[in-house]
Amino acid sequence: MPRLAIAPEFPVELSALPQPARRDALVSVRRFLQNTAGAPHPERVRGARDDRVATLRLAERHRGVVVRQRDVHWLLTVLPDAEAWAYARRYRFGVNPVIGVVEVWDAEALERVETAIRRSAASFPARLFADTCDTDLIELGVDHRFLPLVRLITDELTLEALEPLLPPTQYVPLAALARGESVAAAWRELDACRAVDAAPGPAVPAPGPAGASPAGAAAAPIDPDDLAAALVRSPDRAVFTADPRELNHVLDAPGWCVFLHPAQHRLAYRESCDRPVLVTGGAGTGKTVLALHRAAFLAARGAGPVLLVTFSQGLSGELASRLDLLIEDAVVRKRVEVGNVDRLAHRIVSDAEGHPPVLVGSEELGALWREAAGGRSPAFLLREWEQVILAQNLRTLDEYLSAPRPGRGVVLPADERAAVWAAVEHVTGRLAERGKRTLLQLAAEASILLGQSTGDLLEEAAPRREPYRHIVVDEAQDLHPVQWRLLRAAVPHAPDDLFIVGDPHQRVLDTRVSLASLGIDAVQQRLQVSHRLPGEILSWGVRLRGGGPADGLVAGVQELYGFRATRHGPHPVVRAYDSPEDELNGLVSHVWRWIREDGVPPEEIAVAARTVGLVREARAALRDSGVRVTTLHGMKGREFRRVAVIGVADGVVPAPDSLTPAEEDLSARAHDLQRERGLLYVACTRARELLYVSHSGRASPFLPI
Ligand SMILES: Nc1ncnc2c1ncn2[C@@H]1O[C@H](COP(=O)(O)OP(=O)(O)OP(=O)(O)O)[C@@H](O)[C@H]1O
Repeated sequence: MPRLAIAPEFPVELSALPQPARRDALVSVRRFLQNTAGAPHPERVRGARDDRVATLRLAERHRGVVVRQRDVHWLLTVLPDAEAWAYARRYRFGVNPVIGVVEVWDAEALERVETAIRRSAASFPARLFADTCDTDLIELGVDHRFLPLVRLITDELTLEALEPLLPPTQYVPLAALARGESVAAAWRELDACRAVDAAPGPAVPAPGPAGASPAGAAAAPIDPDDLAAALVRSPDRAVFTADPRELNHVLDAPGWCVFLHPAQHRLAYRESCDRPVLVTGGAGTGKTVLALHRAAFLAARGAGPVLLVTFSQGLSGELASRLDLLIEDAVVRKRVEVGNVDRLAHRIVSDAEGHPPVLVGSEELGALWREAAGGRSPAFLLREWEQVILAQNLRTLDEYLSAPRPGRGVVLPADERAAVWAAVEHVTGRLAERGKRTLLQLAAEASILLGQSTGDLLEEAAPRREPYRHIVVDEAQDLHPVQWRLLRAAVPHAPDDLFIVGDPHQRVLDTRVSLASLGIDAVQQRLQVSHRLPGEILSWGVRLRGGGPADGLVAGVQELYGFRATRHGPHPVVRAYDSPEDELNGLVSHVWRWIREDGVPPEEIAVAARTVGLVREARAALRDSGVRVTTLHGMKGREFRRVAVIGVADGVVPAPDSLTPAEEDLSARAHDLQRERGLLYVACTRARELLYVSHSGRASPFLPI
């Protein structure tokens, strides 16, 4: 029986085939897998650069391309005959000698550019890698057949031009050296391309149905001729399928369910982590996909219930549907509850009190703060309550008098603090009389109900009434300290208790908190490559986000340095209009052009604006179009092919009434500005393909020039 591994391109090419070729090809692949009558035979390709390459006749005038070694067949693609033969001749395949993953070389194109590189080397004496000896290059895994060409490269631009022709594991260390980094730093970049840890360790099951395990693969010495072992170490390039059911899953499920990028795989399928894990990464670096896989892995292990939490009810609905796609086994799926923290708090309090708690509305709460303000700003009092008093769980005036007030710019002397405390007591007292609570109060009560107050956080608590064995958190940057306390209380201190993903640069709420300060001593990891954004949107977005690094989640600040894309696309379009009417007309004509002329499905288009008024107008103007029109907040965690962000004008973004007046608290105002900038950045980084930004009048000060 052949062992069949499928490359990520194969399902995509198969689904693009016209019928009946698609159906026939599927039947042929099944027959091949099961070695039954009528199964296609591998046919050698004359002129192939790699003699392990063959084609399989899968349908009338269509062939699959495979790389064979003994019983292993790696099915790369399916194409019309002539294209399949051309493909088979074009590439050669290898194994990285240092980290043991498969490498695909565009050998034909490399042969073609070699002449140009030689010619340029003859006229320019400089050599990009003159300072690096052969031994170092070989230790960085540079292929010995490629080495002579590397020696001829004169500058960074030539290396960049070679990137699409090289396996990433060859390009990445060379690019690091070219940037002036040390050999050790270049080696670390190569090491980051491993899908499993280098240290010998327990078996790490692979995602997808086959569960082909790279157990010990990383620890074993690398055999550069062992293609099968290399495929097992390359979960982004190949997934083994053992039977037709598994084959169907690989062919039908979306790519992210089956093929994980090395960094995602390493983190999602690590057997066990003694400490909580925090993974940060820029927009589109695959954090949500990672969170889904980790939740699925923990559920499959079956040590106890898993909670997968995210920011909002809407996002948790989407996560739940994606988890349904990822976990096929209904019993395993049932072990994961998907929700948000507010719902968890609501349920815990509801269960304890025997009836659902009553929440206070924002208008009623606003009126209470105005009543209590006594000449102070109600917004200031609310922020002091949420960001200082509730955040630190201060329960008495004495505790408040001696508490630090991080992030608050105005010094409050003792008599002022006493006055603030009196106002807080007034509001909380009135709420208690009316039997009403805010969501944060609910979360605070739920964590107390779970039997753990904040003071215990650093202590090793015996498992008691905590409802979950594992908690996986997505969009972690916007959780409030009170919500973190609830999550901490909902899972016992044990290996694999908390797995957290987030991006401090995408924070849209005022919840600047480091996990360490909450007693969550997390191991930090980073994802660097955006799988959503083309380079043009990414670099524009990074300039927009600008304004310095972001703090929160991790102690200190996080830079966007190292955040990169793997593909190119059009530059973001920024349009200035003379009037709001013109701007709306411009939006309407763009969106209809995308739908009618470019054939983009409306559900793959989103329009976003800062104010509810603008959203309403855009919705009316685009009614019957089927595109999503929402606020900047509503874009969080989502993704579309094309995104239009409108009303990005001075006086609208940042929204003036969401900024603390400078005379009230300068530091709070600076944070408000960063939050508003983050909000625009989030909306602009939802576009996979094209970003359109417009304004009428003067542009928002956040827009890069
Ligand atoms: N292993 C994978 N295979 C295929 N596609 C992937 C993979 N990982 C991520 N993607 C795709 O990349 C895009 C971004 O992934 P994801 O939404 O997980 O990123 P994110 O870091 O959570 O983004 P953000 O923080 O901006 O919300 C999505 O289209 C996702 O399907």
